[in-house]
Amino acid sequence: MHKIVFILGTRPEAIKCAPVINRMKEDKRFHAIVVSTGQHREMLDTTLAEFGIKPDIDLNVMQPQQTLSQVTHKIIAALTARLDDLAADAVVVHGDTASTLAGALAAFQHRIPVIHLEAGLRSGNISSPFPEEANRRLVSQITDLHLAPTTRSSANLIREGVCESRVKITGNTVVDALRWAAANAPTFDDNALVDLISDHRRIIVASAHRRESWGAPMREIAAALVEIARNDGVHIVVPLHKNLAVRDVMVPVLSGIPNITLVNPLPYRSFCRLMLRADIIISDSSGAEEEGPSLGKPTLVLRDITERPEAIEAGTAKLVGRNAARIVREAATLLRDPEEYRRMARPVDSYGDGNATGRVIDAINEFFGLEEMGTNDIRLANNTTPRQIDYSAVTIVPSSSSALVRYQPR
Ligand SMILES: CC(=O)N[C@H]1[C@@H](OP(=O)(O)OP(=O)(O)OC[C@H]2O[C@@H](n3ccc(=O)[nH]c3=O)[C@H](O)[C@@H]2O)O[C@H](CO)[C@@H](O)[C@@H]1O
Repeated sequence: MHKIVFILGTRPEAIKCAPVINRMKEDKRFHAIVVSTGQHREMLDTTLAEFGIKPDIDLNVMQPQQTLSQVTHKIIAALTARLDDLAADAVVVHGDTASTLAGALAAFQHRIPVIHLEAGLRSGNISSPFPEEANRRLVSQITDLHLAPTTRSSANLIREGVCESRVKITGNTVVDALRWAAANAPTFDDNALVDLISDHRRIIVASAHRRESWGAPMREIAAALVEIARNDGVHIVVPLHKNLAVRDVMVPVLSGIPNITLVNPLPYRSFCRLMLRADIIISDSSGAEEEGPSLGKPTLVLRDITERPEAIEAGTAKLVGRNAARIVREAATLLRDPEEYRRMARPVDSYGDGNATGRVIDAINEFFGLEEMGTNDIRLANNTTPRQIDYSAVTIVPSSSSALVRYQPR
């Protein structure tokens, strides 16, 4: 049995790791252990609980006003105290957060193989998003098995010199989580949202929280929402991130506008229900960049640059930046031009087909099979054993668009 330690700290890491953790818990070949760093304290706990996951270890490193360096240092120190006892066969980290970087580094220093979920995303600018682009690049340097969600993310890694046989294309587990959530979404328990079911207006779900959006850009986004709310027959719902950099701007500007509803962060399944009901999504969240297009919701991405260009190439998401006039213009086009709306309102499989979890498990199992052959060099092992995961079984909705990034049989 392979002991796999998942290290995670934020809401999106919880959402995207949960399907894999839960599948592994049912699989006798694995013993999954969940270590929470507590980076997004409250949102992490409630999200994990929704998936029925209780962390085995809670490092609880967060304190108010900590710097990025302090958080990173504290996670590494806390993990160092635990990793020897855990005797893990591998550590799984996800994405690009401080927990990801610190978890990978601590594992590497303990000579424990690092498995990177959602590997290979690149914006191409080391400073943007900060510090996420640097985090994911640094983690790639010390990763033993790179689980890339798309052909593009796989190609990024190979272009950077990662051995091809260490990279597996799996699809993004967010689509697996999304499908589960959509199928199991409870009715809204927030009174402000109950009426949405019978609300015949067009619903826009809007949110912003990224570091790059703090300050003046956040004021532009808030001003844009006020302007968009002037359109007839529109209702804007804004789940407000807990961060004060968001609330201090959004609450005074958006409160009291009759067709803007501000709500606290929603449980994942309720948020998915809200996205399902939405006509348009306007957000700077990476999750929304993947989930909106997967659900066929036209998505305006409040960023200048992205490491997730697939849906933009497929035409269902648009990078619109954070300038109020531009955001208002793009929203107006979607609200007033039915042809343009229809063009963007197509569900795409750019990020996954909902079966990533199985491929992740297969890839990890294969990784151990090769390790047990007595070599750490997977490339060597692959040369002597032709066994490969059969990705040709992955068929995704055919499309005439050659620009659509899809899984390729390897
Ligand atoms: C600024 C930041 O930290 N960005 C990182 C974060 O992105 P991201 O910007 O997606 O992080 P968020 O905190 O917005 O989490 C997004 C997830 O939360 C869910 N949701 C959102 C609102 C709500 O009320 N309830 C709810 O459950 C969404 O469905 C989505 O799945 O994680 C990504 C990994 O996937 C990273 O690549 C990003 O670099």
